[in-house]
Amino acid sequence: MAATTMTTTLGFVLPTSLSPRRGGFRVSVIRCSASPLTTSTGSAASGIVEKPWSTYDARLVLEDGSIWPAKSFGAPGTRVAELVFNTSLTGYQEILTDPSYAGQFVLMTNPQIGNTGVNLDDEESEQCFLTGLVIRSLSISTSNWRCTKTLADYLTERNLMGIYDLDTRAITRRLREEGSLNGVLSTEQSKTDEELLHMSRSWDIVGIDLISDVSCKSPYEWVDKTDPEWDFNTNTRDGKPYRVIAYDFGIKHNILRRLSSYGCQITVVPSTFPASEALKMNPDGILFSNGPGDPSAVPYAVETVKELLGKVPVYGICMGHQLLGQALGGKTFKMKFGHHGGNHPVRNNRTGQVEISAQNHNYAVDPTSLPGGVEVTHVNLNDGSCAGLSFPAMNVMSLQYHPEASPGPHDSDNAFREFIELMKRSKQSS
Ligand SMILES: NC(=O)CC[C@H](N)C(=O)O
Repeated sequence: MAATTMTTTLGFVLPTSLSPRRGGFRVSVIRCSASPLTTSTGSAASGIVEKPWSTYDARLVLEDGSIWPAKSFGAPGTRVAELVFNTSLTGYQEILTDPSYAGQFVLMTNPQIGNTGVNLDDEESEQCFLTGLVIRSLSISTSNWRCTKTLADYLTERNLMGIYDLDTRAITRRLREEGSLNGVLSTEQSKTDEELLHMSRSWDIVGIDLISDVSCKSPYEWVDKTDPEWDFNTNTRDGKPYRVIAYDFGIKHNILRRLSSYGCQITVVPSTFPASEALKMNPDGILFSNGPGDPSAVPYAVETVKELLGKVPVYGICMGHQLLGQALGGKTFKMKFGHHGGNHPVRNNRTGQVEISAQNHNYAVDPTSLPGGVEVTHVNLNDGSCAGLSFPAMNVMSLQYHPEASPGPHDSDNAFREFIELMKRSKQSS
């Protein structure tokens, strides 16, 4: 592989009268630029040569006043969102189609993205709900036996913004220091830096119900299993079908595929589906899915969860876990920059085992706010935050992270078996 060199220069400084939304200090608008990647061999055959003729035609403006010139490879326009960084090395298509990213720009720390293009099998939902993709370098050569189109064509067709050739490493360090930042991504040259900065500071993801936009509109049955060729854990199924209702707060398809592979008959229902209607369907268990945004912005969902507690075994994943935490009487809070990546170590407190997990969340349950009897079953070993709960008296289990992770890791897949066992025990005792 050709050696690459990159230099970062801090350019000119524009004074501004605007103050940052938080922190109470004043900052200047700082134009940050990364020089284009240059390669020592410069051969197109190496697959990593930047297009030297591309010009900087986009800007990412962050609420802290920094401005990052970039090159656009998706849809044109101007959009505002919260910027988060994701440290996964693979799975960019699953990230693009994970509805939990609604309202966010995702910056990939892996410096080269797009190498395997996109394919029809790796979608986590039928749409891309995130607001934009931010990457260091776009692979100009796409190679994979399943690839049906390039990442750039995919983003453009889906009217999704994507930018590259900015210093993603410097931005990630900034996010780690400042916490998640709101920003505006724009290809519109007519808009001034100050206008975009003002836009980024006038918007906030906190308190917005993002679930209504991503949830299904009416109930449907789900039958697809994980493709047997890809299934990695087939020896723990007992073959009995369990009827599961899955509340769609922005559900990832792989949660449904894993439930189906474990023998569940699944009805997916919208986020506003009444608890009384769900109970009339006489399910063996209920799943509360992942979903975007602030769990405190959807009190109707917490009420639904409360109405179902104790009546049927329930399993919460990510947003579902946070809603369960609130329904049990606990509180959730916003983390500094959250967890977004494929290698988060989690300790299972019951077994002492460490699982490597995929995570994607900005909020967490405060374990000190939970009532007696609720057990913290899993802990994130990077920061000690609550990663799983159980309340045996009400047949409740939940995880803050993603046991269904695809492309992986698969260490936590057994959580689906535990849900089956919870339903089985509850059925036997009734
Ligand atoms: N993946 C999810 O369900 C995310 C949950 C919630 N939106 C958060 O950011 O914490």
